[in-house]
Amino acid sequence: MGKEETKTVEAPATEKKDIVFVTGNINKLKEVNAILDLDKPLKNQKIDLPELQGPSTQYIATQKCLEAARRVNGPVLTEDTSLHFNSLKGLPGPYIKWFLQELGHNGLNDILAAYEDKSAYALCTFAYCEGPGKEVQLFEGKTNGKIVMPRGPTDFGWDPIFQPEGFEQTYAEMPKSMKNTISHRYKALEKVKKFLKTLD
Ligand SMILES: O=c1[nH]c(=O)c2ncn([C@@H]3O[C@H](COP(=O)(O)OP(=O)(O)OP(=O)(O)O)[C@@H](O)[C@H]3O)c2[nH]1
Ligand SMILES: [Mg+2]
Repeated sequence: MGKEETKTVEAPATEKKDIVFVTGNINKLKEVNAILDLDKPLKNQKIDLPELQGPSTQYIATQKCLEAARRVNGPVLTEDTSLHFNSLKGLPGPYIKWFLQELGHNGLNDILAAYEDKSAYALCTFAYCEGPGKEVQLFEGKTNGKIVMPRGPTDFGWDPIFQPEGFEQTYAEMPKSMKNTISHRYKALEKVKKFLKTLD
């Protein structure tokens, strides 16, 4: 066998790596794929990334994305969702996961019992990073609403207690197809979609 026949073919240096969506949350992944509806769905890796505390949702999202790019060693998308109560000056915000885990839907309502204003907003922050150490770009989407007693299926986070403005149903009560055209995630993904087109 001649030497030439055993030669491995190197991928061209310019070949683009697929973007990996890094999330440990299956419900996010389902919604992202339903909303993006790409010919080639995003690749996914389930890594529970550390989330730093920080002065802003942007800071937290940026740090998480940098860590994802480092671990994947390639282009990544990450997503952070926060739920902000206006009476509490925006808290729990990015810490909603832990508040929900410890207090549940009723406990989150109890926190607001002392306040007349039950308004809140859901904020979704997608972050893109091309690779380790590269700049992170953020894409935000916000949906206003109010916190109500739980109504509807309980399969996704705080969906049963968030009633978006202009609707009589909570996120959990409305069909997924409806949530996916008004949600914080939908609005952020509209921006991500435009950005992904610029990479083609
Ligand atoms: O009712 C909901 N409707 C939504 O649309 C939604 N999106 C996220 N969440 C929950 O809010 C916290 C965010 O924390 P989070 O952004 O760190 O997510 P996560 O840790 O689950 O996944 P990830 O960080 O690996 O992507 C977690 O408790 C999520 O379950 C939602 N709940
Ligand atoms: Mg998380």
